[in-house]
Amino acid sequence: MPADSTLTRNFCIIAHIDHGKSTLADRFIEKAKLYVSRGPAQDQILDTMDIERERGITIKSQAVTIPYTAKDGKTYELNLVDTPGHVDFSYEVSRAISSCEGALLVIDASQGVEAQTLANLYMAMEHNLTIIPVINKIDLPSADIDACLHQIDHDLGLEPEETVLVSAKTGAGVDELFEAIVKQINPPEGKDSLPLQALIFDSHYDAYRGVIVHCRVFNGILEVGSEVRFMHTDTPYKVEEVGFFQLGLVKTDALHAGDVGYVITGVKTISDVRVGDTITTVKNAAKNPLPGFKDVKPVVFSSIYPVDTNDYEELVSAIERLKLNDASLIYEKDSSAALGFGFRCGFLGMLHLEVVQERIEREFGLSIVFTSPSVKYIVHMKNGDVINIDNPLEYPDPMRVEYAEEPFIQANIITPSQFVGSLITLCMEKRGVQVGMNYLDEKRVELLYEMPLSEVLFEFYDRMKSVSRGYASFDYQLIGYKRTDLVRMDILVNGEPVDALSQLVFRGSSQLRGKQVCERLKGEIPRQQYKIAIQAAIGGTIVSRETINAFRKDVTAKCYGGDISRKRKLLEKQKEGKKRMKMVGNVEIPQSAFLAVLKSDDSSK
Ligand SMILES: Nc1nc2c(ncn2[C@@H]2O[C@H](COP(=O)(O)OP(=O)(O)OP(=O)(O)O)[C@@H](O)[C@H]2O)c(=O)[nH]1
Repeated sequence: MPADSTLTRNFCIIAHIDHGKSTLADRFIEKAKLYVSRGPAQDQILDTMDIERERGITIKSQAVTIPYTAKDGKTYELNLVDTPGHVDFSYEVSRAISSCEGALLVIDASQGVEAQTLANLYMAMEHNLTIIPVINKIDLPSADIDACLHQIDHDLGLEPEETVLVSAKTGAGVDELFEAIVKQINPPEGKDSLPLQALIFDSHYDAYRGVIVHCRVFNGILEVGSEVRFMHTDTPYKVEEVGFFQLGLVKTDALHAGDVGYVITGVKTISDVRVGDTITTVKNAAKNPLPGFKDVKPVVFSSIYPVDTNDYEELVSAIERLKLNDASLIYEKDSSAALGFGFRCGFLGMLHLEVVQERIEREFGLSIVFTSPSVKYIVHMKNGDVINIDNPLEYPDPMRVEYAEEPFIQANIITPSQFVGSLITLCMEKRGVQVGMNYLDEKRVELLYEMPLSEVLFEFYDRMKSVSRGYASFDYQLIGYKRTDLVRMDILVNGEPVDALSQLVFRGSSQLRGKQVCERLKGEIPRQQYKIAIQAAIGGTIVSRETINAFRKDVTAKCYGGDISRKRKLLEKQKEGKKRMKMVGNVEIPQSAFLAVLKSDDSSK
């Protein structure tokens, strides 16, 4: 690594989801000859986790150092930080951004500027980064470079002349982009002689090495053997190893001011490391931590239960293992009359919840049931107490409640103008209040809405995509709590309340929600030997009811007793199907029914 920090460039790539960040990062690494291409169809190098690959999204930020010999003959150290693109992970994006001096703002040539392009741009501007606009996917026949240049000028207020045109797929324009990075982005400032201030922007768990902390040194030197302290958690550690990321960890003696690299200390678990925290030395400590630290709080809560109660111990170990690599997942033990023992978990958003669900099912081979996700409500009691509730089962007796508040967001939707009408209808249906509407140009409109977070969690994104034929894009931020009118809706199956299906809902939507849930459940619960009644109840009042008639499917009837092995196979298959069922009282409820309830507000569409 160059001892001379004038040869260092720290930058990140920011973009709307799917505009090509990861592909571009791969191209960089490949160009830098660190990586020999394994062909265009290969998975991206920076996205390591299976699920990321499958869903094509980047979840964890990862850093990599690329040596690059520029046209001026000097070899620069380009520190690239790969950032996640989804709203659930926006705090990680903000920390990654603040460890850089520059950002490449990637825009898909066929899509143009979208909601997260703007949100990411604002974040980069807040941190005073040099922004290089990059138009990607210029190889596509549908690429409209002129329209993108117009948007860069008009919507983003950036210089169209400074824009670099690339195809991350073919590699076209990538050399020009390297040159632009070297020329336009400033080298890091910072001084080795000042007290140590290193920003933690990520961490991961390695089974052999323990917790590996990703950091950017702003001032001072982070040296092997020194005693350091994490300023917000206020814990001392001894530095065991430091180094750089080069598709692997490359050891060195010390990280200097301006460097991006990793540090290994005696940290046992990821939860002891807070993204955004500052590392300083115990002796000659920095007076102040670096700004911008935020404790990330989960906003969506749901309980997880094993479908087969005998799998509980396995679920315990799965959750503990997941937590090793995911500090934002929080959990505590929970139990349900219907579902047995499980965990109450907190997530950063619905995408985070889905990722956890998939990982448990895929990596640990467990069948699990999630209960209806809920936000955190603040309940003001008549006796003056104020309590936080994220579990519908803990909602107090309505007679004792003065009023409740729920979290609201500001949503920022960018859409071609022909879909404005249907999007406004959708937002109103979701209790949205319009706070702004801007024409970005002749064709595109930005809609700003304040909406309850709970309404956005379930299917809003899918509905938005379907009414705009995939063209609208969306970003949101939490703006605080507002007063609401809540009721608890219980679901009864053959007269027995299924606690895992209870939900807190807005009074005005409760009748409709009750009807939808009952209809959904009717569609999901198979007929059984007796009649099944499904009811939605608010307080003591039944607001909706559906009935499933009795019936038993004899899967072996067709086999005439002839081929015994075929008969056995069919029975085994039926047994497999049953494994994914949950007994509630005397009724078998399939796992899919629990999930279907989450999607309840879409059934009438
Ligand atoms: N034709 C073409 N396709 C590209 C180009 N760059 C990326 N893609 C494709 O666009 C899709 C999205 O690319 P990614 O690199 O995964 O996008 P990303 O922005 O990293 O997405 P997230 O990680 O989900 O935020 C993939 O199918 C890529 O193969 C390009 O220059 N040309």
